[in-house]
Amino acid sequence: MIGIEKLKENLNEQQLEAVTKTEGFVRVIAGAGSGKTKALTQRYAYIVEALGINSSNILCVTFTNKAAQEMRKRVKRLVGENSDLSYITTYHGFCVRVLREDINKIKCPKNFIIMDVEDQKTVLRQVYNELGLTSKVFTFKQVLRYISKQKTSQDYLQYILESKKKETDNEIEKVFIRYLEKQQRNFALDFDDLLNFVLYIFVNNPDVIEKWQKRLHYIQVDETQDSSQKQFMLIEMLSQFHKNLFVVGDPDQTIYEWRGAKPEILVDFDKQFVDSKTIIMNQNYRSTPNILSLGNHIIKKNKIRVNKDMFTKNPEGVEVVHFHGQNDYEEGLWVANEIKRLVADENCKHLDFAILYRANHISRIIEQSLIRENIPYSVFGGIRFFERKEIKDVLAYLRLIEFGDDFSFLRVVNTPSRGLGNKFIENVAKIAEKENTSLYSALKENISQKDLSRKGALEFIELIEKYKKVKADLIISDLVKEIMDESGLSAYYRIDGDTDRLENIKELQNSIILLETQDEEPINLTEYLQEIALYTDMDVEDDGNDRVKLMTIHTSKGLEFPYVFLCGFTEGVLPSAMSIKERRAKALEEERRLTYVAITRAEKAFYMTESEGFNFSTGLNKYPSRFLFEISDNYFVRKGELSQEIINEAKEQLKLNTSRQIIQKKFDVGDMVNHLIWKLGKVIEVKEEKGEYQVEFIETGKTKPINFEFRGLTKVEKPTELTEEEKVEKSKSDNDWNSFVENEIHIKESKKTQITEPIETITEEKKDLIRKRIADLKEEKAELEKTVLESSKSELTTDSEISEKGTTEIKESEEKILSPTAYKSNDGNSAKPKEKDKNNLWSKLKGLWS
Ligand SMILES: Nc1ncnc2c1ncn2[C@@H]1O[C@H](COP(=O)(O)OP(=O)(O)OP(=O)(O)O)[C@@H](O)[C@H]1O
Repeated sequence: MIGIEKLKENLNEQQLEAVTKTEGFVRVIAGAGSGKTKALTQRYAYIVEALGINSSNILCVTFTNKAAQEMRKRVKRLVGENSDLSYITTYHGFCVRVLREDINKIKCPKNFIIMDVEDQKTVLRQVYNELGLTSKVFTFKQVLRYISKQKTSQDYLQYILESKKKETDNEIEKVFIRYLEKQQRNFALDFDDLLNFVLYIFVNNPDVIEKWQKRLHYIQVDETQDSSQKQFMLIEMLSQFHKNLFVVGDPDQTIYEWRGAKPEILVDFDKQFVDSKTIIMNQNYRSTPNILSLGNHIIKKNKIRVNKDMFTKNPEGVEVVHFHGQNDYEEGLWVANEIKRLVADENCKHLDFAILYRANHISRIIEQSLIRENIPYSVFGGIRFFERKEIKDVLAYLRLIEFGDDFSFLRVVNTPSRGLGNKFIENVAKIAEKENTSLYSALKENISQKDLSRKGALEFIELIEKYKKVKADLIISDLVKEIMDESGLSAYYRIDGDTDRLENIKELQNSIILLETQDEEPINLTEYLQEIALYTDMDVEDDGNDRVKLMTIHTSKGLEFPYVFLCGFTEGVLPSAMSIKERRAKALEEERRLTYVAITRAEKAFYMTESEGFNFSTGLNKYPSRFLFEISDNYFVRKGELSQEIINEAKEQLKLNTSRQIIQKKFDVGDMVNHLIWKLGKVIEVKEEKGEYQVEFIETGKTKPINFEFRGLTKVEKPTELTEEEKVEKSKSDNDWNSFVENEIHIKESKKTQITEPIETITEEKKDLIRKRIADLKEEKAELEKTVLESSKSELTTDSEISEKGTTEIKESEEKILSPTAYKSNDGNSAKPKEKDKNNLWSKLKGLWS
């Protein structure tokens, strides 16, 4: 326990006000490193110590479990061991507490199960089996997103709580209904349910909400900018009795808008609670002025924000550094050398360093450099690149083909599943022992034996034997691609639609291609595997916890480190091309906030690094992030040579991308449109924010999101009454144009009488007309070719984007981008139109000439 005066010590004026203003509605808008966590913790202790309130009457909501643990630890130091700190928790944690106590109000048992994502996937596996579905129709990720979307409304609760039945023809809806049935049968709640159930109980049981309102005298919310509408609704309900609500946050650090965070809640708090008090904390205690000015400078470019400039009284410190490498190897090496230099010269420890990146796969190049330079590191909140399951699986196939070893055999013989379970492996092992041979040889030599000659085993042997024979004729990157496809590994990873896994595999392929193209000599598979084995070796020197920490920017939220490297500061990575494509201007601001979060983690020094090169997955050259060009030169020093040519190209590329982004909508809801591939459709929704239409296609019956900029979408005007002359003209032109504007459906649906004239025999006059039309069409053809090229190129914006799409599309995209022919022409324009699209297009166009 600590004295009250002690709790007020070392606080600045605003912090002190935040700590001691315990009554009423209070909002603290506090910038990075301004002591939010400190204020929140001390305030909690102050309520306990100075006001004598029992901790079981204080709810303190944090954004993550990690933050809750950290806060409990700090509060414990202030108020002693004996307090009940279980109400320092996350939204979900609090909901579980309510449900344990009150779920019986909705006639559900108290021993309900909480499903995490893996459990959800297990349920989906069962549902897929029952419905005979495959991942070709929907990936798990797509279904999980759909389920979550359905659960934004509470309508679904009646299917769980009242066992209401529902019939539907819609496939994804069928999956959803079965999923709900299984939830009900097992009393299992997913994370969305936790909050929905609590809200439902509160709304329908005034006695229950009243009990909770009276119990929670004080409520504190951390990271309020990342709360969702529903989460805040819960808090608002709870605070209505005692009216002591303290919210703290920084709108500039909102990085979960893509997941439903509503920073407006914090921004408009004073409007919602008119008697509320606002405290602004803008003194930063963490960083040097150089680092802080860079953060201030970059975040100012955001339009949607509360204007506040952070200041610090900390000493000047060193300059911020930007390093530009000629390739990613150089980037990784420079980072490793800089760490070594600082450890030697400045007497730092490895744990003083954090290496941050926007996307997980960026860790590969950094990890390789750290391992080569013998620098201990750990991947915080993640797994080292070469220890990730998907990477180990791919490498195990290669190793089995090359070495035939038992480890690799055991890893892949039933991955993906071939129905070869433990019993089968035991049988193989017995034979291997008896014959003193490897597991693979034992299986191969005895495949005709009754208990071994399974279909899956035969196919597996056939596959490995095939590649043992042809491996010498293939470069490793092709071998990886073919093995992944034929073994079913590609499909296996696509089922879950796990973006990270697919990105990691592509990163591995990319790194192999880079090796191959650098040397222009095929690499020997044995040598490659031996080299890679060095990176997978677990026996790195163990220095206890003195390790460099690698993590994503999202994971770094709320943490601080003396030295921070932001690596992979490349356009398309940060800002993420996928996010921008999905959420446009909003995403760009969120990406800028991510950059701000990364910068403001640093205490003494901040580095931004990126490198040139060609990304074989996206088919595009790598350029520095657009954010780097937003920073004036006086905010950093540059190391490494960044040529004017690269700067110009990067800016040119950016202009091109930006002009694409600001394309305005051309169609409105209700417009009939014709799509290059899916033909006639109706615009049922216009999503301005995302720059896309939702178009329901008549032939396929499916609804697809189509980008504003897609040029293969044309409006089909509603036919008007025509004069006799016009009818003749129209009939001629329709005849020419029939294969493109197939508007029969539209005509059928509207005025069937309009085109009644039979098509006449071709006169000279008509031939002239057709010739003219053909001339027009040639122009159109060139235009369409360009469209297909551009649309397939725009699909290549990022690796991860590909995994966001439907399985078939993913497969096509992967084949396209990873096929040797696609990357051989190393010119940045190597993306080719999909064969299927091309054929469709050609047949349409050819039809017009015949
Ligand atoms: N009044 C103060 N005097 C000295 N140091 C302080 C003071 N307030 C905060 N600090 C220190 O500043 C650093 C940042 O504080 P804290 O982590 O609480 O900030 P934060 O606002 O939660 O940061 P962020 O939102 O960026 O994660 C910590 O090292 C903390 O100990």
